[in-house]
Amino acid sequence: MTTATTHEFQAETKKLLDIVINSLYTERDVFIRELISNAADALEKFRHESLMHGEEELFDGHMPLEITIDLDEKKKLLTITDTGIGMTKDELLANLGTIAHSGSNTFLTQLAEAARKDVSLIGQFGVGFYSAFMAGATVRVRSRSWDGSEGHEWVSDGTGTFTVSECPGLHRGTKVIVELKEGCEDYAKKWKVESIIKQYSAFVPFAIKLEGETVNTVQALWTRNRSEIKDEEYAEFYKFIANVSEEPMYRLHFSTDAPLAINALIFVPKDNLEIMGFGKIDPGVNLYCQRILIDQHSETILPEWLRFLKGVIDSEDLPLNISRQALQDNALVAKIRRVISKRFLKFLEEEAKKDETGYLEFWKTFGIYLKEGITSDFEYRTELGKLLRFETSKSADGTPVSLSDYLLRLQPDQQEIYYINGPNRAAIESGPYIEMFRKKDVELIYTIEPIDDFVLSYLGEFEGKKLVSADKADLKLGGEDKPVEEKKEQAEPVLDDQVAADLVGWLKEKLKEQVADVSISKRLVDSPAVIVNPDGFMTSSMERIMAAGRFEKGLKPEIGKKNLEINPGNPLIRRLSELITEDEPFAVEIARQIYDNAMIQAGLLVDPLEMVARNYRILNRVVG
Ligand SMILES: Nc1ncnc2c1ncn2[C@@H]1O[C@H](COP(=O)(O)OP(=O)(O)OP(=O)(O)O)[C@@H](O)[C@H]1O
Repeated sequence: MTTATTHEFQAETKKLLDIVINSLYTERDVFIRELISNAADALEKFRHESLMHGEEELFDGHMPLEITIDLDEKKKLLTITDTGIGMTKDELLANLGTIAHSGSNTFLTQLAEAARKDVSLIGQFGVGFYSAFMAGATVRVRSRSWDGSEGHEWVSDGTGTFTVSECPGLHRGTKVIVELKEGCEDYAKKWKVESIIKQYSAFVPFAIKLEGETVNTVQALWTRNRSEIKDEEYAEFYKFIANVSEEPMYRLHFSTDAPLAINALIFVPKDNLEIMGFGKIDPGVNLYCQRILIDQHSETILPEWLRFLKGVIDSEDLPLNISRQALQDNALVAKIRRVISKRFLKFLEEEAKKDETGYLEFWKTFGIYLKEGITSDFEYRTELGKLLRFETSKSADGTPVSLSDYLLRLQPDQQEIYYINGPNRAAIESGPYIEMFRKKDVELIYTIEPIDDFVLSYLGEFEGKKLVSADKADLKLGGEDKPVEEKKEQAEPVLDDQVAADLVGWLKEKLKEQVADVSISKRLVDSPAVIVNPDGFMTSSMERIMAAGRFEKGLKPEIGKKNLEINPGNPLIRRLSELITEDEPFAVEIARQIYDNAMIQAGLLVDPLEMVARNYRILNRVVG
């Protein structure tokens, strides 16, 4: 006696179904690809289990691993059957009632947007199974798990609910029966289905039998000889594994025999879904052993910061029956990871040498991952350092350059590489930090992204030269010690040493709540004052980010005390030195405003209410 139970789809799933049914109908063909790909996944999973346990031990272990497609034009039916891992009743309820991925509303909004722009993106979001409703008025899923428990049937018309009932007598695996909607009758025609399989599923590693006839050639492209593979074959393979319709940006196919036997076929996609705002992506490289899938979307075979890569890594040296858990602490896996990561970084370096413009395209799209690599993975810092690109005071606007390029332009006595953070080129170039660099013709790297200062601070040095932020106190540029002469050339009067020392003492006293120290600047040319960092470890930009993080958590943003350097040749500073005796209260206002302005130029937070009130008091006095 079988009783059907009725269940509501999870709210997000309903929305998803609505998008699938109402917005994606222009690209209906992909539903066949999605169902075949699910069938292939289930077969891969079963194959892996049978390697672990021995197939005689498993339920229906003797059945050939394949996908069968049957068509019934009269009844308007398309049926896709696999002998894969199957689903228990609980799995049917969980897998086909909810969204596997981050089932949030933002995800759905973004999905709807993506669907409007490029429907081929949907596969990457795991809409997968639900795409059956693009063509199906009703979809039936009959499944029996490899654990041998009784089979069940899941049925839905994709509106609000689905039912699940017992379904005795099934073999292991899953049968998806799509009752085609009006207008979708072609999907019960052999020529149509065959052409879709050829287009989308040529690389499925199991036989696909369409009405009794095998329509794909099962092959593992990555194990074939490179010289025999055509560009189109690579491109087709990439589109298949990445579920996209455009070609990759880069491709790397390489094999090693000793000390490890590895075949790797790796692609860099055209787009970066993460920077398009789709949240963190899953790793895109699958781990195989002797052409058998061991770990799909493997989190262990490559470092996390290479998650944007798509492809296949196959190593004969891995034990076939290794479990996912065991992969994590397997020394061989760690070795393969190192070999492939280093090889990939070398590949990027070579590509950059061959075609820097092409590389800059990559850098713009995926550079953020390389930066993540530097801050999270000590092992690859040297290689990653060579791949960084930044704009500098000597680069063209919008065209970043490498650190190696920077080294070519070092001044004869320059010992360090300098950088400064700012929101953009114009802001940095009008700020105080660049002044001395300009004067001494020393190149300055502009770190525009918030993460950049962390990256350079983690990197520490490049080819033996220390990386130093230009907001560090005690900065020693090459050829210093000439400032006095040069100041004279400017014909600007400079404060007398004693007067300057008095002013410094006075400022230290009046700003003691705000600053750690005040000193006469050797670096400023025009600006009255500049904020520098006494410890030289954290740059102002790093502190700003950490303070913003505290602020977001509802904590008080904390900024360590800074040093203030003043320019004794600047008219405002000279006038301030007189004002401290003539009208001390007003001098204090001016000093505080100078300090706040310098903080703002350093990109640091000031108290806006106090600052604006003071600013008005000063303005009133000027006009009044
Ligand atoms: N033929 C099948 N055999 C066994 N399990 C299946 C089958 N089809 C779907 N499933 C299960 O249902 C889940 C949801 O499938 P769905 O296609 O929606 O997403 P997905 O396959 O996880 O994501 P993606 O399509 O992006 O790979 C799968 O993860 C799998 O566990």
